[in-house]
Amino acid sequence: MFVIGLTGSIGMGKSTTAKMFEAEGIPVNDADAVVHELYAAEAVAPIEAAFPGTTTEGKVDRVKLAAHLAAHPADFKTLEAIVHPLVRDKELQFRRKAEEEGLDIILLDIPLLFETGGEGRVDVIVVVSCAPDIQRARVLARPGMTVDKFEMILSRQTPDSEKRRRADYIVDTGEGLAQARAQVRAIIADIRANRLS
Ligand SMILES: CC(C)(COP(=O)(O)OP(=O)(O)OC[C@H]1O[C@@H](n2cnc3c(N)ncnc32)[C@H](O)[C@@H]1O)[C@@H](O)C(=O)NCCC(=O)NCCS
Ligand SMILES: Nc1ncnc2c1ncn2[C@@H]1O[C@H](COP(=O)(O)OP(=O)(O)OP(=O)(O)O)[C@@H](O)[C@H]1O
Repeated sequence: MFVIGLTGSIGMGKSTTAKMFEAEGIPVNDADAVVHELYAAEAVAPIEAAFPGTTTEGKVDRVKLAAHLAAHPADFKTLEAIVHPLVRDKELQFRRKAEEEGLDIILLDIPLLFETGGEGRVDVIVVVSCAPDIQRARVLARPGMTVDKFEMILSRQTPDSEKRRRADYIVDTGEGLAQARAQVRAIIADIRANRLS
């Protein structure tokens, strides 16, 4: 089974690009979506224990958690130590199921692929990218986003320039959806022609 790793910094268009791969018939495991599920399930109890008051009605309140992290950035490490092993378990389950089903290609959407040494878990790396001014405008347009929160998250991510350098393929999302879709199709065609044994 051939494993594509998809990554990209905040607001680069990772989720949108992952959906394009999915539309081409490639099953996707989205780590950010897994975190959302975990925040209404297994992650609730350990997060409440570590950061009291950040969960309500059996769910992690992401606004409260983000506010706590803005005030105590060092706590990111504690949070990541709780969340990342759970995310990894779900990824393993996804891979196992895909193997059992005999799938030939899957895609893992891993926002922190480089930051967590994920290169060894994938066969090729696709980096989703665009110009920094487009990225910033997209992120700051989101409800609840602030310049501080954007910069806090950005500072925890490998810079885009380094991601691009380490990529096997790059999808540029600065030229619109149709252009990005064409790039996705070209990547899949190249993988099928040159990398699948
Ligand atoms: C900080 C939190 C509360 C902010 O929640 P919010 O709903 O506002 O943002 P969301 O989760 O959609 O993330 C926005 C962007 O930040 C990135 N990001 C999230 N956490 C981190 C992190 N620890 N380090 C670097 N980037 C991160 C995401 O990949 C995404 O690109 C939330 O992201 C969180 O709980 N993060 C810890 C879990 C984690 O590390 N997730 C990342 C990949 S598994
Ligand atoms: N190819 C594209 N052309 C135009 N706009 C795009 C393209 N790809 C993504 N966008 C837009 O950019 C914004 C961010 O996209 P998306 O949510 O996919 O990013 P992301 O990298 O997954 O974000 P995050 O990592 O912060 O969750 C969205 O408003 C989306 O519509």
